[in-house]
Amino acid sequence: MNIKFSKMHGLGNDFMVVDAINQSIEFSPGLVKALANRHWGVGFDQLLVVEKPQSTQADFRYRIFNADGSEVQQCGNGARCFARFVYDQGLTQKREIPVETASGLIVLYLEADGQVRVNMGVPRFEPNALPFEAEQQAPTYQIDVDHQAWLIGAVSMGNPHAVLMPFENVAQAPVESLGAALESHPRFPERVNVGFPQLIDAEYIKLRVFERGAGETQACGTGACAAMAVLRLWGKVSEQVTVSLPGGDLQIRWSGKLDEPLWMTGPVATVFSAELDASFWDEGNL
Ligand SMILES: N[C@H](CCC[C@H](N)C(=O)O)C(=O)O
Repeated sequence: MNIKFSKMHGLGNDFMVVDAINQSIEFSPGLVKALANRHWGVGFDQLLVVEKPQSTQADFRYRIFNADGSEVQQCGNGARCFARFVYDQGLTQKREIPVETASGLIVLYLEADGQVRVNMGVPRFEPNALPFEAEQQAPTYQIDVDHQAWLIGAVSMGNPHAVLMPFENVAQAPVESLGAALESHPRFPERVNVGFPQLIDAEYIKLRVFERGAGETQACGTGACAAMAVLRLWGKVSEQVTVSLPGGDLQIRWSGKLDEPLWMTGPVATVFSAELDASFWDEGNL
């Protein structure tokens, strides 16, 4: 089985992107993990798959698999790469592209300057929007890790995010240890992405993200959206925020109204396109 793909990234959050409309490929969790491996495979944070839509409102179905093989509901940096990919591959001539995801419809806009703007939908704070045992109303919760109490904001961007109270210096935050502990904390039965913000001012934050199923990444699009939304509800940021991640900056805009969508704008890059013979990875080798 051969797989044609493009290797892409959004601020260093990297992806293998596959047209599964013109190729028929079954991605088992084992195959995804093998392909994601940075020593024995292609290497990526997430696999993005382009499929035909199931509904009439969308032009494509957008599926996302983490490096650990888990399929998830949303990926913001991936959404920007998805738009670039379907346009560059000639799968669409449109520059406004509605796509369906496991968490609903989002609309991707290819901008004249090469950036991609995404209507990420409405951030959702109500406890039933999150796979999270919440003891009181959103959006601030205390979670204990190794007898230390941490305050988080919990929000769904289609995928679940826990955003910690801002750190004085995020470069010294315990991203690896606390990120891993919260990612698989029993309060999150479907695990969670963990954001570590630092407030510079009301229009500018720094952010590191320990991603569910991938660990700390160079950037996390939904993580940037989640951090801005929680900090906005906490009254710490304005309507338009630059989120500076290790891989670069994203522009996030949200009114703070719980019935209005949040917008993310940022760059995309295609590194190379290739074709691989995946027969090596038949189930026997996985
Ligand atoms: N790790 C995430 C999916 C990828 C999100 C991230 N790469 C982004 O840009 O939003 C999850 O398990 O929900």
